[in-house]
Amino acid sequence: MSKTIIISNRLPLQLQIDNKTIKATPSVGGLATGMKSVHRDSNGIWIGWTGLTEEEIPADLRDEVVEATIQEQCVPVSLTEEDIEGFYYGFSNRTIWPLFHYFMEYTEFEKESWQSYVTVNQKYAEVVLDNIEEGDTIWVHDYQLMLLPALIKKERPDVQIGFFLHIPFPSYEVFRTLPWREEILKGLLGSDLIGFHTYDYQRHFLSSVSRILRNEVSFNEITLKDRIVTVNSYPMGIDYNKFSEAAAKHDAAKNQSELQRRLDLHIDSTPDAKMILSIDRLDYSKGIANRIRAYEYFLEKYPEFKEKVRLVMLAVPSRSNVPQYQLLKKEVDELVGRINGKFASVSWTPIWYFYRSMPFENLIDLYTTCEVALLTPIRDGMNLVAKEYVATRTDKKGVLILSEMAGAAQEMSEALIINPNNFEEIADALKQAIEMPEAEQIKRNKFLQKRLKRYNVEKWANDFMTSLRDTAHKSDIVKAIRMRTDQEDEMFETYKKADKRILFLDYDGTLRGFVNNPEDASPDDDLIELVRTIHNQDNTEVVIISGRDRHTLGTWWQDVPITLIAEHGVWKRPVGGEWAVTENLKNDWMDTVRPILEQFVDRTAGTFIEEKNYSLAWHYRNADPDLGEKRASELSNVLKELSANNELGVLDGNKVLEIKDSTIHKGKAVTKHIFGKDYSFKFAIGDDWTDEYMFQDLPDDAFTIKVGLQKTAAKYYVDDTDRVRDLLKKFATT
Ligand SMILES: O=P(O)(O)OC[C@H]1O[C@H](O[C@H]2O[C@H](CO)[C@@H](O)[C@H](O)[C@H]2O)[C@H](O)[C@@H](O)[C@@H]1O
Ligand SMILES: O=c1ccn([C@@H]2O[C@H](COP(=O)(O)OP(=O)(O)O)[C@@H](O)[C@H]2O)c(=O)[nH]1
Repeated sequence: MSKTIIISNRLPLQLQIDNKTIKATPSVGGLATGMKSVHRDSNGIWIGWTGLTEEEIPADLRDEVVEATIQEQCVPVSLTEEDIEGFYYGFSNRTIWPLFHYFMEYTEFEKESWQSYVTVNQKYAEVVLDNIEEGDTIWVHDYQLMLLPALIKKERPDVQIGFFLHIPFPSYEVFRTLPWREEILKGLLGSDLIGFHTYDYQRHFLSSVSRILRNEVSFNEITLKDRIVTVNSYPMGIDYNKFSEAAAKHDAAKNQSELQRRLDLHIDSTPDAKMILSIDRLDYSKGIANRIRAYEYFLEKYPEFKEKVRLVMLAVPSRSNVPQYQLLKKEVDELVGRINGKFASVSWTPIWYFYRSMPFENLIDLYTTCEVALLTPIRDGMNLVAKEYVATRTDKKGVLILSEMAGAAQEMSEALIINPNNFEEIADALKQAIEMPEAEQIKRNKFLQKRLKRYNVEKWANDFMTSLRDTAHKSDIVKAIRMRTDQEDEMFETYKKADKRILFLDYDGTLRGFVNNPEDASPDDDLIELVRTIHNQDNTEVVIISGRDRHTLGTWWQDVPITLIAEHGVWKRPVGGEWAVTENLKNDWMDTVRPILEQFVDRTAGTFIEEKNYSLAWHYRNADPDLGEKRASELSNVLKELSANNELGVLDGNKVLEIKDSTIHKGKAVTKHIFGKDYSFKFAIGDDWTDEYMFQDLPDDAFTIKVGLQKTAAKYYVDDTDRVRDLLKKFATT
C-alpha cells in the first residue's frame, strides 16, 4: 500500500536521556505541532532528527532510540554534533533563517556551514531513498531541507515530491545576496509542487526563479526542460477541534487554572487586571523586545491602565547556541526587569514572564485565561499561536492584536492588525482591545473562528496533497508528447528506408544553446562535422533555416555546402550557390519602425535592436524577465496597429520580437522548398514560435520536433540542445 513520507528537520517528538533511559517529549514550534495532527491520521512515516546527536546516544541506548521513534511511526536521521553545529546552528539558523526573515545584519555567509548543509541534506536523502516504495508520495518540509527535493528526484524521478516552506520567502532583492542562491533554487525545483503560506512568498519565489535561473514562469508554473513545477499558496491551519474542545473542558473546570491559582496565592493581588497574552519561541523574528517596549509606551501613554492590565509572557527557549538568541535572552531579561522595576506596585507586577516551554494543558490555561493576545512579530511565516488563541475562545470573547508581518494576518483581518514597529499603533490597539465592547469581540471572533474551523490543518494538508497528486497528471501529459525510444526508432527506420530525405534545422535554441550575446553563438567544430556528414549521405539534404541575417549564417557555414535560409525565408543560399532574395520585398517601413524600437531600447535596460535587410528584431533576453515580457506585449500592441496598414508581421520568438513583411515566415519557406519534389523523409526541428509555422505547414507525414517543453504544433518534443545533438549523431551514423 502506498504511503506518504513526511520529512522535516525536527520530528514531532524530542528525545532526551533521563536517568540512562530515553525520554520523549513533544516538539515545540508550529511545523511539528501542526503536522503532528496530519501524521497521526495517516499510514505514512515521518523522517527527521530526534534531537540527540550520535555522540549523545550511548551504544546500549541505540535500540531504545529506534524503538521510541518507531512507536510514533517515525524514522530517525542520525546526525553528529558537527552536523548540528554546521547545518542547524550554522547554515539553517545563521544564514537562511535571518536572511529569509529580512534580518540581513544577522546573516552570516560561511562556506563551511554551507558544506555542512549540503552533507546533511545528503544524509536525509539517503534515509528517504532507503524508505521509498513504489507509489509513495514525498512531502518535504521547510528551510533546513531545501536541497532534498532535487537529491530525491535525481534518484527517483518516478515519485511525486511536494515541498512546503514554513517561513517567508524573501523578496528577490534580499534572496539574491545569498552566495548559494542557484543551488537552493535548483534544490527546490526537484519538487513537483512547492507550497508557501501566502501569495507574497509565492511571488517572491517565482520572481527569484525567473531572474536567477531564467526559467520560464507562467502564472504559477515553472517550465523545466522535462517537467513542470507547480507553485501555490496554502495557508496552514490548526487542529481546530483539538484546541476548542480542550478549551471547553478547561472552562468547565475553572478552578484548574494555574494563573488563577497564582492570583489566589496573592502573588499578585489585582485579580481584575486584564491579562494580555504573549507566546512565542524566544526568537528575534518574533519582535518580543519591541513588544515589551511598546507595552511600556502604552503604560506611559495611558497611565490609567496601570494595575488594570498585566502582560503574561511565555518565551520558549530556542536555538540557544546561536549568539543572536543569547543576546536576545539577555535583552528580554533586562527589559522585563527594568519595566517591572519601573511600574510595579506592592499589589501589581506589570509583566509575568515565563522562560520555558509548557505542556499542552498549561498552554490552554494561558489561552483561555487571557482577555487579549498581543502578537507582534517583525516577520513570521504564519504564526499558529494567533490561530490557536482564537480557537480557544469558546464564548467568542477575547481580542487578538496581530502584526501585519505575520502570514496569519492575511487571513485574520478581523483581528486588530498593527505594524510591529509602530508603538503608537500598538498602544492604541491595546487600549481599543481592553475597552472593546463584548458584542464587537463576539462579532469579530465569530468570523475568525468560522474560517479557522473550515480551513483547519486537515483541510490544508488535504489541499496540498490533492494538488500534489494533480501534478502527476501533468507529468503524464508531458510524457505523452515527449519522443519515446520506440518513436525515435521508427523515425530512424523511415530515414534508413527513404530514397529522398530532407532535414530542416533551426539554429538558435536548437543546434546551439542561447548565450547572452547572439554573436557568440557560432557553431562548434563538432556540430559542423555532424551536419557535413549528414549532408554527404546519399539523397540527403540538410537545410539550416533561421531568423538570423544571411552574413552571419553565411560566414559560420561557409565551408559546408548545405542550403541556408536566412531571415525566416527572405534569403536563400542553395547548395553550391549564392545568396538571393526569395521574394520581392519592401523595406521602406523600417524608417518608421526603427524609432519606435529605439524608444523601447531606451526604456528597457538590457534590450537591443538587430537590423537585417528586410526585418528588425528587438531582443529582450537580457532584460529583467517581468519587465521584458511587459514591454514585449506593449511593443507588440503598438506594432500591430502599425502593421495593419503596412502588411507587416510581428514574430514572437524566444525573447525576441521580429518585425518583417507579414508574408514571410518559415512555413512558407519550407513549403516552397519542397514543392514539386518528392521527399520520402521530411524532418523539421526548432524551439520557438517562429518554428511553429514549419510544423504547421509541413505535410502530415513529416517528423516535426520541438526543443523544450512548450505548447506546440510539432508531433514530439525533446528536452534540450543536448538531445538534438544525440539525434544528429544518430542521423550521421544511420
Ligand atoms: O525546530 P526549531 O529550530 O526549534 O524551530 C521551531 C520551528 O520554527 C519554525 O516554525 C515555522 O512554522 C510555523 C508553521 O508553519 C509557522 O507558523 C511559523 O511562522 C514558522 O516560523 C520553523 O519553520 C520550523 O522548521 C521549526 O521547526
Ligand atoms: O510551550 C509551548 C509554547 C508553544 N507551543 C506551540 O508552538 C507552536 C508555535 O508555532 P508558531 O507558528 O506560532 O511559531 P514557530 O515557533 O513555529 O515559529 C504553537 O503550535 C504552540 O502551540 C508549544 O508547543 N509549547
